[in-house]
Amino acid sequence: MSGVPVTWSSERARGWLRVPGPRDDKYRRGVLGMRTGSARYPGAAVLGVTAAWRTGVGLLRYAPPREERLPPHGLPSPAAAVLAARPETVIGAGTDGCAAWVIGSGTDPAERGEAERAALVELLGSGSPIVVDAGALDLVAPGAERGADAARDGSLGAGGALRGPAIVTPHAGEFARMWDTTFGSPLPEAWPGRDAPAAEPGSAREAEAETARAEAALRLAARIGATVLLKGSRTLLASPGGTLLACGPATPWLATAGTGDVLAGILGALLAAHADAVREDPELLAPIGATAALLHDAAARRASGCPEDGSAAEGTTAGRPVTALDVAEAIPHACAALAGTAETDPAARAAGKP
Ligand SMILES: NC(=O)C1=CN([C@@H]2O[C@H](COP(=O)(O)OP(=O)(O)OC[C@H]3O[C@@H](n4cnc5c(N)ncnc54)[C@H](OP(=O)(O)O)[C@@H]3O)[C@@H](O)[C@H]2O)[C@@H](O)CC1
Ligand SMILES: Nc1ncnc2c1ncn2[C@@H]1O[C@H](COP(=O)(O)OP(=O)(O)O)[C@@H](O)[C@H]1O
Repeated sequence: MSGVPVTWSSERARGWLRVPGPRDDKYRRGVLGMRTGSARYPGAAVLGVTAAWRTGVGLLRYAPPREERLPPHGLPSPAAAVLAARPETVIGAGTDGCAAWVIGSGTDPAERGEAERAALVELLGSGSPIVVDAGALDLVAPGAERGADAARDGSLGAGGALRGPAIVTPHAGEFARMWDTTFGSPLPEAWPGRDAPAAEPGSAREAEAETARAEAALRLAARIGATVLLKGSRTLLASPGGTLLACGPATPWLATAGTGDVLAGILGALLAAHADAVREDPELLAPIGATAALLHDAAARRASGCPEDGSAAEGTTAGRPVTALDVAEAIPHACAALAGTAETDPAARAAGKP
């Protein structure tokens, strides 16, 4: 497997943004289902749903988690929080009628009950294109030993409960957990550890670390049968068929809580718009994932007032702090600029307005 990725660009991304035409309706534009958030993390559901709407879905169904636990501190349930933030959302979906799904953001497998696990396994086995994030990642990397046993009796392959086209979205820590449960061996030696001193940009050590990330992502993708979107300053896309794409470095202002939930929403919306094509050819999940990462960074740059041409690389001081919700709110204008359907307004951007 080659560890040299194709760098994703605005020109390549543009074709994946679906601009509606006069014959479209809300169903044709793509119906997305989201089963995200929990009593502990209702905010993650709001962030993902907001991002998906802002990316341009036709209809969004939110399936509330099946939880025994009541939200602590008098907090609203995830469904109540979603509805308060985005009243256009249809609450209480079954698994029918959605072109694609997002699961796992804002959930913790340690707190997941049997009913919720069964609902997630049903979605993973439904054959629908699916984004698997955060607390659902264990269901597609269920453990090498368990996977092997279950593969023998035909109940579970190396990709766990997975039956349809899937893209998993781990950060480095989640990737390390998936690697461990899938292969039961340590990550490659050149893998960039959190405690190691940062490699100089452009140095041989940085190149070696990037190659290690890419090769590991390709190996995991091939093993679990799902495209891997490995998050970080540079986000990598690795498909089971060997496609390898890279985005970034993204603006470092993106390194803030909840931006991963926003990315999952963007990705879900793009997936719903291209669900039929992805069912035909799951390798398309790599360019769709790369487009989501590029749009995510473009929205963050717009929200933080830093240049959108990629010149605010790691280590520079361009831009200003953003929150995950700021990033979600900036998506429509980043989308229009990327699709070429709107003139960018540098003066407004410099003032931090979308
Ligand atoms: N508003 C909300 O509702 C929000 C809800 N959220 C939800 O919270 C849930 C938990 O997600 P999470 O990512 O915070 O925790 P978790 O999965 O335990 O991993 C953390 C451990 O992994 C490691 N680690 C290594 N590299 C790393 C890296 N690059 N980035 C991060 N971690 C890295 C590191 O371990 P260390 O290396 O320090 O030993 C670290 O301690 C999830 O469902 C998410 O959706 C959030 O989105 C926030 C907003
Ligand atoms: N140093 C960085 N520079 C640019 N982007 C980053 C950096 N670190 C993380 N990111 C991006 O921020 C997002 C964080 O996602 P994640 O770790 O899942 O956060 P959360 O779980 O809080 O939503 C990802 O899209 C990741 O690519």
